[in-house]
Amino acid sequence: MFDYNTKPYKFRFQGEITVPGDKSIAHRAIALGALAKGVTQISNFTYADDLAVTAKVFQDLGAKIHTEISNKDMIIKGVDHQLQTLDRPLNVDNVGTLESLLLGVLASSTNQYQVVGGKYLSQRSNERLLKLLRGMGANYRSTTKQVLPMQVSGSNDLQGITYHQDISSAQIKSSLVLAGIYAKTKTTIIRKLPTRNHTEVLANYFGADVTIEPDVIVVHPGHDQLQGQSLTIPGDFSSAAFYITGALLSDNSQITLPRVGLNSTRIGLLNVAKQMGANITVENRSTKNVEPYGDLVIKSQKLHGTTISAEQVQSIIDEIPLIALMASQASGETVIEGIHDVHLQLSDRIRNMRVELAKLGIVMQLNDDTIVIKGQQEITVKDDVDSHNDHRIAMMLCIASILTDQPFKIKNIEAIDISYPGFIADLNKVLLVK
Ligand SMILES: O=C(O)C1=C[C@@H](OP(=O)(O)O)[C@@H](O)[C@H](O)C1
Ligand SMILES: C=C(OP(=O)(O)O)C(=O)O
Repeated sequence: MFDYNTKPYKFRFQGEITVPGDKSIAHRAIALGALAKGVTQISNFTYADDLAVTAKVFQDLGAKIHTEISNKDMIIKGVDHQLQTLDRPLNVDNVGTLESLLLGVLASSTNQYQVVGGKYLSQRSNERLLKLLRGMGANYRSTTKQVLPMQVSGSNDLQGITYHQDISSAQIKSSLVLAGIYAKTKTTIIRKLPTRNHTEVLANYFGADVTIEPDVIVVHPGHDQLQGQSLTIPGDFSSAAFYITGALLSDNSQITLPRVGLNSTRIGLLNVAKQMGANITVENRSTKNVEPYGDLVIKSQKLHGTTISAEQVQSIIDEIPLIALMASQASGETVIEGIHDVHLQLSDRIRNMRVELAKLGIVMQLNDDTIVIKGQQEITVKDDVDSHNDHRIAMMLCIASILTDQPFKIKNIEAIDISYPGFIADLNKVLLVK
């Protein structure tokens, strides 16, 4: 709906930006806080669009939620697993993580719910996840494609399952963990490749008993009395990634990003940047309220192409558009392997970033399972670009605009608010015209 006109200058980065709190952790903190008994206090909470949707859904389920937007605080009075009934649908909009978490949460409630969603989620099949949750004893009624809208009625006699992951999805794993907490027997998830582990880590913090080993997760029964907690959410690495990429690629840049989450399952872009020859400094490492964080200092550097293995893909899952941009400016060729193993929404993202980058003269080869990107591609604006309502594509295009003095329009820029309201204002604080 809104267009953004980029500037006819190249920029470099200088200064310091504190990125918003992690969206992925915040979804889980709301869900666990809502299910728990007592009060949960979340600090450094960012009131991004996706998180507003999650807060509304858990309010509809009976949690009392108060947000102090200016202080970035959220206070939740949980329902102690007594979810409220509702005479209207629960609406997850297009928030994929929420949809998965919610289907797991509702598995253990005997109430009847209708879950509806937006255009993307009315197309994203939940076949794999629902097969597993049905195997635990919950009921889901939907079309044969297993998409939203959906009727859900859970069970108070859920049984654990053993799931050998056929797809590496943090969302599916998280949904099973949230169902498994309330099951009568243990739930075992045998890992394919590592995925973000925020749900299991935070579930333990709230009082669940989840064994987390490199290759297997076990959710033990009998620890379903979750208790409200206080936690501070670290900065979102996926938001920091825009500044990291921009500063690496624009000459004479230096930027500091304080208190960014450094959970090893999330920081694949740092490892890829290192493989490409970058040297990124991490200072003041700490772990407060479970998740590790630290200050990142990034200076512009010459990068070279690399091969990113299928094992790495989950740790860069939301950063693929930025890595494609980075690869296009490095020397030599970059190959990203294992992209077959991603959700529909993310395959749309890969297709869309390819279409939009081509309008800036950056091309790539998209094969069934790999992306191949040649380096040293000059940005040449051929057309205006579009976010496709994808926040990560919108922000990646803003970073691309800094590397060229040819202006263009980014259509549907408001998608940025999904994870990072205020991104453009923050970005402008650390840009200097070259
Ligand atoms: O669990 C999460 O918070 C997320 C998991 C990933 O999706 P998949 O589980 O589909 O890989 C990721 O792409 C998404 O942005 C957030
Ligand atoms: C795809 C994303 O999130 P979700 O799956 O929750 O919509 C994202 O944040 O990039």
